[in-house]
Amino acid sequence: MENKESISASIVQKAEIAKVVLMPGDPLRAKAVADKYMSDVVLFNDTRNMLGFTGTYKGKRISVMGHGMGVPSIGIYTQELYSQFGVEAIIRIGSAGGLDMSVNARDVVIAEAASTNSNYGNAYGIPGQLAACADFDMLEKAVNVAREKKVNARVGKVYTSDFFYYPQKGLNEKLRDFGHLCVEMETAGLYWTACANHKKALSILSISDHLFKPVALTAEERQNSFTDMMEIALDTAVAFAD
Ligand SMILES: O=P(O)(O)O[C@H]1O[C@H](CO)[C@@H](O)[C@H]1O
Ligand SMILES: O=c1cc[nH]c(=O)[nH]1
Repeated sequence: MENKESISASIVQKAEIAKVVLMPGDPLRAKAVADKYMSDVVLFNDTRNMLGFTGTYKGKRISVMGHGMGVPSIGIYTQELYSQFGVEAIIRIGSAGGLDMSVNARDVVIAEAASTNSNYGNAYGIPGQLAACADFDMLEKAVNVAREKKVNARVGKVYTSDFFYYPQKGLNEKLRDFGHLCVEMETAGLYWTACANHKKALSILSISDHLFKPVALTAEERQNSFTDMMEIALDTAVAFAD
């Protein structure tokens, strides 16, 4: 793969990046995780305000960094982390809109696979579709952590959309009918990039709204109240950290 680091590096490393990185879309949520859960925190990136921090959690060095919105954005950051900064495992900690009627706001969804309308994975040249799947070891660990914490996390497939505002009617009904638990905008890109780099990835999502139910969380609640998701992700990360 072409290395464009010298002309367009999106991550300028100012401190150590850990082997395991947690990634929310919003860089301020990355700061909130570092502030709330980590000690000995150092800022390793602020290029484009895409804040990245490394700190200590339960005795292990773990990083947390924003990835922006959409597959192209998470594709840039995760490709650089895996291929240029020695990162072995990435856990997306994101928000998602509920589709399945059994899913409610603030529920946790662990994404075992992602369907998508993104064309990004076709660039890898696999005839047909490259499957966008979670790393099984990380998935199993996260499920066990959720059970230990008595969090009723749902495990299933999600839909990664290139659109937040999809311009045609009927897509959400069809996605729900085909068993997708929720919709978000990056998981397929993360899983493809991990696959292409022979690395690990998992996406853990917190339901911020529902496409078929009248619920919505404020931006402040989104940033501060996804405690279950963050703690499942952190305790999963510990198992894969040095
Ligand atoms: O909360 P984050 O992690 O950004 O995730 C969701 O929120 C954004 C849309 O509002 C998209 O990035 C979507 O995937
Ligand atoms: O991508 C997203 C995130 C939250 N809610 C949605 O409907 N879509």
